[in-house]
Amino acid sequence: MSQQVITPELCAWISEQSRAGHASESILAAMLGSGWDETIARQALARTLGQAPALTAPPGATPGLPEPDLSRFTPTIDAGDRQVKVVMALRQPRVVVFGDLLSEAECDGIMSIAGKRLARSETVATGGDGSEVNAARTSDGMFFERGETELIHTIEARIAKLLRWPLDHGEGLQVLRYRPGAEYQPHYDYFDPAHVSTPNILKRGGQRVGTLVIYLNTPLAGGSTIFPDIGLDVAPVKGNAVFFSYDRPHPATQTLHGGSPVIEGEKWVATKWLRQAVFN
Ligand SMILES: O=C(O)CCC(=O)C(=O)O
Ligand SMILES: [Fe+2]
Repeated sequence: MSQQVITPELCAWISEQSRAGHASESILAAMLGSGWDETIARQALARTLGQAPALTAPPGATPGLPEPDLSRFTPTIDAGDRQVKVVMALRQPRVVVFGDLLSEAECDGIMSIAGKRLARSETVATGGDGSEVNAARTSDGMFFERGETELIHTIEARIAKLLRWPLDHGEGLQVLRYRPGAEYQPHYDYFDPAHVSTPNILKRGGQRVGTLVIYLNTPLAGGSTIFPDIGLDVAPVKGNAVFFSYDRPHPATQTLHGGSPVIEGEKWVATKWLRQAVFN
């Protein structure tokens, strides 16, 4: 089959459809119906409309978003085996800072196992499938399998209860270690709908809809988690965590965030990403 290319004519047609009031999902459906490759079609849509088609639900998707129960704004939330403190909550975008999610011993336990397996962090490759080392992320990282050890399972079950999101919708915990000068430049955690590798990634559990970054230690200076769109800095404090959710893979969610450079000491975090459906 001949290579499909995004022509100015195609972009003009997409703009016209959009102006006529068709939602990007139905423009996408029309393109697929006339033989466009889905990856190319999504790229053309993202490029033309500057926005992603709304989140589509994969088979078995859980409706809604992960969300702690803040209905009574109690000072702590019962996360099953632990009372987790609520430090602050922002509604739009949804950002919640938790205190004491993990005990000091749990943080130390994760760091000691992860420390033996750290390697320079990779992100999704910009050129194609796979991952690559990225200058925007100068930390070292590793992934745990879900339920890999009893400690990991205990923490995952606690997170599932706290955020009211099925345990099997979570990716394996990722641990990152930042040394002085290391940072993670601002980014979105959802998979870019315009990226070639995204359709493949989404086959396993759909999009990411929430992130929980857990601080495993307290750096001496620097290393806050920053949200540039809303001017928020979250202090990394051992055992605390920051949670945020996003209902669309789109910058309008205002969930741009990053790890600011560590100035003194090290910074260790464990990140749990939550998907729409079962992640296996
Ligand atoms: O280190 C941080 O504060 C942020 C980490 C992060 O953005 C991620 O793991 O996706
Ligand atoms: Fe992130």
